Amino acid sequence: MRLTVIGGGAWGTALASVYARKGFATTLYARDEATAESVNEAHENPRYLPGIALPDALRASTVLSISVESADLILLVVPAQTLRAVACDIRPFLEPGVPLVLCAKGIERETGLFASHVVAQELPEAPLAVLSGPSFAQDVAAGLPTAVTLAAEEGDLAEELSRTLSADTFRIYASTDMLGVEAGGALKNVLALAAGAVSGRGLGASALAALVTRGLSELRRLGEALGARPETLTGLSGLGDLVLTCSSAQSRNFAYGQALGRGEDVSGLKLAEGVHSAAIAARLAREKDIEAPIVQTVAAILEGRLSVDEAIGRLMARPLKREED
Ligand SMILES: NC(=O)C1=CN([C@@H]2O[C@H](COP(=O)(O)OP(=O)(O)OC[C@H]3O[C@@H](n4cnc5c(N)ncnc54)[C@H](O)[C@@H]3O)[C@@H](O)[C@H]2O)C=CC1
Ligand SMILES: O=C(CO)COP(=O)(O)O
Repeated sequence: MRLTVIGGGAWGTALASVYARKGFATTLYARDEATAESVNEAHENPRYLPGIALPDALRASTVLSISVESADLILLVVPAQTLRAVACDIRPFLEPGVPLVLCAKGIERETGLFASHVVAQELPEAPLAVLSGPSFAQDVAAGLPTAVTLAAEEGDLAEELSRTLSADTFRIYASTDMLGVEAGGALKNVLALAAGAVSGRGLGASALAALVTRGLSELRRLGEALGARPETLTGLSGLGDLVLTCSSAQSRNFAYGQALGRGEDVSGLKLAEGVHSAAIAARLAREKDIEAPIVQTVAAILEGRLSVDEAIGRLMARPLKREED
């Protein structure tokens, strides 16, 4: 198996190291020379995965054409807002029938589309799958046990890729609910910003538990309205990832929310996909007439329309209602 990972950041490097360890001929395509050189010579990626020793067998390249042409299977691991551009970049080099596994968690701002729809527009012939679930890059790269979901429209492809991409400490469950898997991954990032803000503002563990639980209600309502299956939203890529990212400052979204809650400067923080997805998630909820007060509140805070304290006041003052609504 010749596998190429496009994207030399934290998640791309972690996944590439799993497959180099599994014995696949793995190429990590990184845009910058410094990352590629460091992976090839020092077997580390100090900018994105500090302190993790990468397998000697992992090779990095800055040549997109060769990285794509030589692959039997490609993982696209770049931020959601750059996915369309990357899909266009690889188009001239992609061999027919080579599956693409999409690993970004977000919604394209301009279109409101999830990753699989964005890439299908640019590469309509390519077999597509999405991979998502509770999995911090540091944990996966360190070989800690992790379980995630891989979805493809065709059940056979989902099962075949899940078998191929599972490893000793990286267990993959197959699904055919692509949209459900993508919706969970994108929405949990927005909710993790809110959870981080609750933590950063010092509101206590009870408030955090309430936020996560009501956040799950929103994730289910909005996810189902978008076409996701309910069981997917309470699976690894929905509830599972919500629990992970709402409970640890290892999550960049949670850490970003904490900074907001503490009133700290957020410029210069690491990639927090929820920041880019919040406004479009809020718009999708309004368009579908779905009540999503936490998502709407996060969007308002990020746009500077609401302070964290005002947001808490408003959420607590909402009319009382039945829990199942
Ligand atoms: N870090 C994690 O623990 C996990 C991240 N993800 C998702 O994976 C996606 C990527 O996240 P990370 O790798 O953590 O982000 P990162 O910020 O660590 O790295 C992003 C990488 O993408 C590269 N990149 C950006 N634009 C590019 C382009 N046009 N062409 C080629 N490369 C480009 C950057 O150079 C960088 O190496 C996000 O959507 C994230 O939500 C999913 C699961 C776990
Ligand atoms: O998606 C993730 C874990 O499943 C990573 O979360 P962050 O992007 O918030 O770090």
